[in-house]
Amino acid sequence: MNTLQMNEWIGTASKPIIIAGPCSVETPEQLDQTVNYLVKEGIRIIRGGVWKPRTRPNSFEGVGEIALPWIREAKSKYGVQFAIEVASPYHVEKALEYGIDMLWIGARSTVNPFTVQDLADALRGVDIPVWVKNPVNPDIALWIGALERLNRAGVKKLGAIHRGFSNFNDSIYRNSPTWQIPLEFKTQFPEIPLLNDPSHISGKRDLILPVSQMALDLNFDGLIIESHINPDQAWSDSAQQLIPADLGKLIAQLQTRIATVNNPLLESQLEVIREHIDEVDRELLEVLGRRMKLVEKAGEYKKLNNVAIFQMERWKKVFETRPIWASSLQINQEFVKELYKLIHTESIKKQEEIMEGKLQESISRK
Ligand SMILES: O=C(O)C(=O)C[C@]1(C(=O)O)C=C[C@@H](O)C=C1
Repeated sequence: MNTLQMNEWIGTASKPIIIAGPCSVETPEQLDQTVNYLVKEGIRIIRGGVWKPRTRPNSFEGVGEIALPWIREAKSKYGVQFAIEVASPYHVEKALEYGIDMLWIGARSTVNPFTVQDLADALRGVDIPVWVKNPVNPDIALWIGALERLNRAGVKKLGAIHRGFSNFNDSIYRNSPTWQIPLEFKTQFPEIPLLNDPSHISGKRDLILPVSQMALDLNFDGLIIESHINPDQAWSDSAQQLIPADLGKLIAQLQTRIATVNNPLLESQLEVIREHIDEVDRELLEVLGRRMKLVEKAGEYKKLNNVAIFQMERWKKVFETRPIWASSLQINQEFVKELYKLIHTESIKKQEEIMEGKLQESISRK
């Protein structure tokens, strides 16, 4: 993608970039006070929802464009930049009319290529930074596709926001972070600034610090955090907003890490550890290969005796015992469960190939 470097449009290369502000702009007083206190905490880019895409129809859907003059007022009074969400060409038109500095495209818009294309068309020829939140579902291609549509329309000041992925309330998070997706994004597009949105991932105040720290440990470029002068009275997302003073405390607690090792001594120490990791990975794969050979043997036995591939009782036993074995080795049980789900899927695939005779054919051809 043909994009500009972060320092060329954010005005700073120092990380982490922090964008903070209320979930929704509610009243001129709420906005003024929130911005006033956020500025005291060193925040220079404010976020605030004007139009809110809500899941259920009876929720508060944002005050709408009447908030735009209040924002313009706060911008000139406090000298801050302001970011809002846009979900239609009309929102874009209004945001530009009122001198909004940055836009973001929400998760529920990113998911729809028609909406993203409408927004990209509305932004053609306009020089404004645009942040794209990940889609609600864990589909990295949709996320990339949205950025590409904007980039093709000429938007060069582009960034991405990781706000987590919808789940069926079976997680401690409001939206599951599924960190491998933003990491894959960063690997593919290292030049595009990537922010983390710990507020929407957490859904509650006490998780915001650990999620933010995790993002910084994974080398995210910054954070976008919800902050409200009186969260308990907030018109939306009350449980996940912090008062500006608490946001300041949270920022002070965050540990920033250096992206790469540039001290030769540390570099060589890390290199020794990495060589050991290489060795261990080789052993790990050899053991995995041995397991696969045994699974193939079991598959041949099943084929010969016309036995079903999926053996529920055995699988249950494997799935229950391995995490217990793992915990005595100080390995996380949830990780081992996920690992065994993958291993079992691969076993089934291998045995299916054997049943269909593919493996035999390819072996006899050799
Ligand atoms: O025990 C078997 O029947 C196997 O083929 C091995 C294995 C496994 O990978 O552990 C694979 C498939 C079955 O559903 C259960 C277990």
